[in-house]
Amino acid sequence: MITAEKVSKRFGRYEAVKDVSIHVKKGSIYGLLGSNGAGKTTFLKIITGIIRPDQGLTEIEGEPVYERPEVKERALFIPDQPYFFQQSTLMQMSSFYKAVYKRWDEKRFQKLHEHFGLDPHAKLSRMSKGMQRQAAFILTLSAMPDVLILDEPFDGLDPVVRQQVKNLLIQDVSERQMTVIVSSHNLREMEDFCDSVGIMHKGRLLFERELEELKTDVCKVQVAFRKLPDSSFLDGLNLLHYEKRGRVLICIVRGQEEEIHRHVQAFEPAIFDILPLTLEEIFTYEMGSVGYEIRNLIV
Ligand SMILES: Nc1ncnc2c1ncn2[C@@H]1O[C@H](COP(=O)(O)OP(=O)(O)OP(=O)(O)O)[C@@H](O)[C@H]1O
Repeated sequence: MITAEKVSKRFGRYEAVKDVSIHVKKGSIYGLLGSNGAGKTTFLKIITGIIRPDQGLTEIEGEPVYERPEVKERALFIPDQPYFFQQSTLMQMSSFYKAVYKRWDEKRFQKLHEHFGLDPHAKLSRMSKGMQRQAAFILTLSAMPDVLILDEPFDGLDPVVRQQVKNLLIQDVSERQMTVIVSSHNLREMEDFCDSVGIMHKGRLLFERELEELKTDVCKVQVAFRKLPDSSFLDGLNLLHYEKRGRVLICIVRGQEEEIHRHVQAFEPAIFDILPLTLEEIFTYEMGSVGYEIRNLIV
């Protein structure tokens, strides 16, 4: 279980994280989504105890993290640019990890670097971006963490390695109840990978929900009428977005399907359909509702 309660962090006068609370169940994968500069990286660094928040509390399995090496040992962070000691090889980094992380699994390390085909004696600095990221995963997963915090983890990995890394993570989540928080802009990927998501914008958490619940809570209503109804039709819906294409109204609506169905049927539509939304659509419409939307840019 990972919790953050009303966490805030300023850099000078700029408030990068404002009053953010999250709750992540043990043995689950939580996707932290959001706009550029939303504060995701800053928040992840607070969760892992790298940065001290100005206000609020964070806990991993009931224990505070900041300046607590015994908790940090069980909670590892892979930043968006993995860090290795200068001139080091994977083998040298593994000696460091072995010394620091008590649960280090040498057999796993051997298996993983052989599987990914990385030369353990080659300098990490001379490896490609994707290979360095693979090295970071090999080291981190061999340390057998209870909690894994990942910032844009799959960037630069080819599709095959990407799937292999995701499978390894899912295996650790299901077999040893590892808890994962992952930030990403790839919503298609997050949709299949996460159990729950939180969306951040301008330092604030807009909401957090289980993905299944989220998908049943917002839907797309496509409806056409012989004669357009009066304003009470739209007023009676909890609208996130609405557009008219010819005679068809497309409404993105928050609410329970049964209620929406009842409301629309009362206006005797000629055609009527309720469709589920993709995570990308949910993200776009939720962000639109706080004024962050796609506008045509002419330069
Ligand atoms: N060390 C720092 N000093 C000053 N400002 C910082 C620092 N770190 C982050 N910021 C600012 O805090 C804000 C949030 O940055 P952060 O990197 O947390 O966002 P993000 O959501 O991870 O963004 P992206 O999706 O673009 O990677 C940005 O405006 C950034 O400029």
